[in-house]
Amino acid sequence: MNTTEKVIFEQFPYWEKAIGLVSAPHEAELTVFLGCGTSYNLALSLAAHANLAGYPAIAVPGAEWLNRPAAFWPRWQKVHLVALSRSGETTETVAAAKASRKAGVFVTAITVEPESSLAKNCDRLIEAATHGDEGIVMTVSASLMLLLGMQMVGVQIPPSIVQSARSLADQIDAALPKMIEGRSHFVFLGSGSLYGIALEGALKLMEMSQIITQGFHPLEYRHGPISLVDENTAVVMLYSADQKASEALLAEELREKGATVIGLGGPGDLELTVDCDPAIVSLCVLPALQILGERAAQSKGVDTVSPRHLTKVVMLG
Ligand SMILES: N[C@@H]1[C@@H](O)[C@H](O)[C@@H](COP(=O)(O)O)O[C@@H]1O
Repeated sequence: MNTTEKVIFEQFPYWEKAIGLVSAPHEAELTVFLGCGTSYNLALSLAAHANLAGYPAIAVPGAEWLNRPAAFWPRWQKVHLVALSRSGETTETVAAAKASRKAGVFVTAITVEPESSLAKNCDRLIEAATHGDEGIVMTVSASLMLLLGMQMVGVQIPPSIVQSARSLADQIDAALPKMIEGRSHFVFLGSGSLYGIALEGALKLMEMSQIITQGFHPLEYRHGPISLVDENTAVVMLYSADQKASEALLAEELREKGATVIGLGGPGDLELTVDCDPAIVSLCVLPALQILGERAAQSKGVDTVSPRHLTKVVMLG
């Protein structure tokens, strides 16, 4: 078992410690979740969770908020900024947090690194505590930052999610690599709070395996991207409880075009039950997507401990 794989399977005790660590959201007319890479994908999911919980929210990539916040919110100085960053050192994220604070914005940092530049440039720190040796690809830290962000906006996470997420990861693992054998194009589809998670599944698998991936909203996929689907395609459908019928129809259409469909929470060539409240599926499926990325990499003989062209932190200048 390599480090990445070990970290994925050994993440659950850290979840247990983080469940119940709730910090109240800061009062503001808008909450802006910000991050880069995986942290931006988490921001997208968290913004959906926040809106559903009654806190108006958007997600913005670090560089965009740094360079043109007014393009996202005219009264940007009045927002609550939640900056997500495992390392707390990503250039755009740190610079955006600093610039926002200078303009009077209240900044919450969610990070693994309490001594990082981001942690030193925030008004409130929410620490995602893991063992320090995760490697380049972000797995346990991503799960923890999502968990803590969801709790911050009032989503209740019961301890039983640990068993559900672990069992889902084990089930998908048992079905692999047969489900993905010979597939060289992976598509991840999800809506609502699962949209950011679909993008994260796509990013994770791409980072880990150097396979071409796409992440889309399910019905958006029909408007052009579907032209790429053939027998080389594997689709991961992240079903939303309230959209299952239309998503199942799409899954069937993609199967007819040659794709293998892995259904998390609904039909497919592989159909796995996601055993948790629909409000917390985003967190529950994350380890399963991480192990899928690892197995896809292994099927190509790619080592995820040192992925090509990637570094743990991207710093400019
Ligand atoms: N290769 C890493 C990504 O895996 C990560 O998602 C991103 C953001 O990192 P951080 O969360 O530390 O800001 O940085 C790099 O690009």
